[in-house]
Formats: sequence, C-alpha cells, structure tokens
Amino acid sequence: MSEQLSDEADEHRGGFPVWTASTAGPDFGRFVEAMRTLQDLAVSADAPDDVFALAADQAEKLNELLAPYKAAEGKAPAGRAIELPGRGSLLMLPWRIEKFDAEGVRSRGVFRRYHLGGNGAAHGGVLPLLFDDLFGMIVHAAGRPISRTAYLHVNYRKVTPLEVPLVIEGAVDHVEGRKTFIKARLTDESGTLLADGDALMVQLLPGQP
Ligand SMILES: CCCCC/C=C\C/C=C\C/C=C\C/C=C\CCCC(=O)SCCNC(=O)CCNC(=O)[C@H](O)C(C)(C)COP(=O)(O)OP(=O)(O)OC[C@H]1O[C@@H](n2cnc3c(N)ncnc32)[C@H](O)[C@@H]1OP(=O)(O)O
Repeated sequence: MSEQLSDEADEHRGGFPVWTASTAGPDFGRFVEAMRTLQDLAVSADAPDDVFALAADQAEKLNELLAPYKAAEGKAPAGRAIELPGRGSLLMLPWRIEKFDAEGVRSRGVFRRYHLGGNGAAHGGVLPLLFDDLFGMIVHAAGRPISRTAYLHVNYRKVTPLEVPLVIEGAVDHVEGRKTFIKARLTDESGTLLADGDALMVQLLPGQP
C-alpha cells in the first residue's frame, strides 16, 4: 500500500518533495510585511551615513536573531503561508490569490517601490516572476502533475505602474501529453492590458529534479 502511494506520488511529483501549507502564527505575516516595507526603504532611502550605520547595526542584530532558525527547503513558513500576500515569501510579489481552481487562477496586488525599474514603472524582470509563479499555481490548480517551466514568454504591452491595483489571470490553454501550455494576462482594474504571457510547463518524470 505505501509502495503504491509512493509510486503514485512519484508519478505526479517527479523528484519534488511533498509540500504542505504552513500554519504560521499571526506574527509571521506582520514580520513579512515589515520586511517588505524595509525592502522598499532599502531601495529608496537617501539617508546620512550615520543613519545607514544605525540601520546596518539593527539589520545585523536581526540576522543574529534569526540565523539559528534557518531550516531546510519546505520547512519555513515563507512560500507556504497561502493566506498571506505572495504566500509569505519575500521573493514573490505581494499579491493575493482570489481564484484558484481548474478553470484558472487570478491574483491581485500592486508593484511596490522595491519593484521599481525606471521612470515610475515596474522593472521588466519582475513581470516574468509574477507570470511564472502564476503559471506554477495554474498547473497545480488544474490538477496537472508537478511540472517545470520550459519556456516563458512575456509581451510588455504598456508601461506597468507602481502602487496601482492590478490583476493577473490565466488558465491552461491546452495539454499535449507531458506538456501544459498556459496563457495569462496582466491588466489594471479597468481592464487595460499591460502584459500578456504564455508558457510551456513540462511534467517531470519520476525522480526528475
Ligand atoms: C506549499 C504548499 C501549499 C502552498 C502552495 C499553494 C499554492 C502553490 C501552488 C502551486 C505551486 C505548486 C507547484 C509548483 C511546483 C513547481 C513549479 C516549479 C517551477 C519551476 O521550478 S520553473 C524553474 C525554471 N525551469 C527549469 O528549471 C526547467 C529546467 N529544464 C528542465 O528541467 C527540462 O528541460 C524539462 C523538465 C523542462 C524538460 O526536459 P525533459 O528532458 O524532461 O523533456 P524533453 O526535453 O524531452 O521535453 C519534453 C517535451 O517538451 C518539449 N520542450 C522542452 N523544452 C522546450 C522548450 N524550451 N521549448 C519548446 N518545447 C520544449 C520537447 O520538445 C518535448 O516535446 P515532445 O515530447 O513533443 O517532443
């Protein structure tokens, strides 16, 4: 029985570890939001050097506090706290999932100062991050086996603003054997298209990393 289960798990997960949703305490969300604000300030503060010295002292103290708790992949709440923006991961855009089913995934949020590219617009590199994370969720929500992005194409249709509520939505376009083809669109709340993207996600073979 357990062998059957592990065969089935392998078939659907490749060599991926099993992830479970985190049950982080309420202060984890507060910590992540404070860290996001710190990221915004780290890329925007124009302070005297003695202020940066104080900030560095405090940042180093914070590192000392957390260092003993560094854990293996899949153990920390970051990335697994599904109720938090960006699932509680600082790497992910702080967007909230509002639709997650076999028909597709929709998420809403803003790009912040941390995501600035130039002249008030989001950095071109953060859009593929947003699309790729959405594509992973779409594969998962559609009940497809664990897959990796083979390619990801983003068309930048209009300059993407910071601090403006935006929506990204996508779905499986079609499936060919191991291959899942996905499409998504990023719009503002009035529906103006800012970017669209498509990707090929390839199902991992048993044991494939
Ligand atoms: C946490 C718990 C709760 C919270 C979570 C809640 C929600 C979270 C929701 C979702 C998250 C869940 C799951 C997400 C999980 C994982 C997502 C991970 C995403 C990534 O981590 S992304 C990282 C960047 N990604 C890579 O790091 C890939 C590196 N790469 C490879 O690993 C290989 O390259 C691979 C495996 C892609 C293919 O390799 P392979 O050897 O298995 O297969 P092969 O090459 O034979 O391709 C098979 C067929 O795809 C065609 N094909 C392949 N590549 C193509 C291309 N570029 N263009 C056009 N066609 C292509 C071939 O032409 C052939 O087509 P055909 O069969 O028709 O001939």
